[in-house]
Amino acid sequence: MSTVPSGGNRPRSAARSPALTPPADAIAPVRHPDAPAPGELLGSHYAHCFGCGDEQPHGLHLQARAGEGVSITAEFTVRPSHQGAPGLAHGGVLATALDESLGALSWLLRVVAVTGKLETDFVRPVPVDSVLFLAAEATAVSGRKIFCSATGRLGSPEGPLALRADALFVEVKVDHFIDNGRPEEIRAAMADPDQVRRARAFEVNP
Ligand SMILES: CCCCCCCCCC(=O)SCCNC(=O)CCNC(=O)[C@H](O)C(C)(C)COP(=O)(O)OP(=O)(O)OC[C@H]1O[C@@H](n2cnc3c(N)ncnc32)[C@H](O)[C@@H]1OP(=O)(O)O
Repeated sequence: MSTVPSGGNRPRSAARSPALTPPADAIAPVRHPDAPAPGELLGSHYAHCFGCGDEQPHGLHLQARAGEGVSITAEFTVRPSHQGAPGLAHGGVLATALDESLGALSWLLRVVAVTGKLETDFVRPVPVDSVLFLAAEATAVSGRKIFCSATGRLGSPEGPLALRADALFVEVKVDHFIDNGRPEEIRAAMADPDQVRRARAFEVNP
């Protein structure tokens, strides 16, 4: 059963881009045997990540928990520093929260993947100080492509639907970051044995 609650007045599949619809030969996502147990906090994949990093003073500090199957939940409190219009969250910040939640599915699949496409519906305004309850789920896998969806609800996991997203993540090798990142941050990350171990462990996905 899907753990990402549906919402809104129209079927999501009717509106999303064709690239976000899995091909007919896509397979169901498989939860890795070593995935964290349902309810377990997933931690941050990188301490300086804007979405989840503990050491990122400007970040969202999103904390995700493993759900059943290949799903996660996360909570995000909207702060005054996240405003776009007076008293309301900025859409780009909300898209970041969705992106990070979807990215956290990597912990359950144990693959390294980056966002290729992210499509977001902003269904209702999100006031400052509200707590967004995010839920994300991988829905299909086709080769390196991971299809996934997320929702954000206001105030509780059953609260009014505020956000909805469909995304395509693409599996990459750790070299993606080494080849494309800035040398300073790459050097610092490579000097952290935990970071290297985590990334390499994800790369080998039996
Ligand atoms: C350690 C864990 C780290 C987790 C980080 C999580 C942080 C939160 C998530 C993020 O924000 S990640 C940062 C934002 N994303 C990026 O910076 C990615 C930038 N884009 C790229 O690096 C490349 O475009 C990408 C790796 C996504 C794909 O390039 P590749 O050369 O590896 O693959 P290719 O272009 O052949 O695409 C593979 C498949 O995906 C499809 N694809 C890729 N991008 C697409 C797109 N945008 N729309 C539709 N389809 C897309 C592509 O058509 C193809 O489909 P087929 O296999 O069916 O031919």
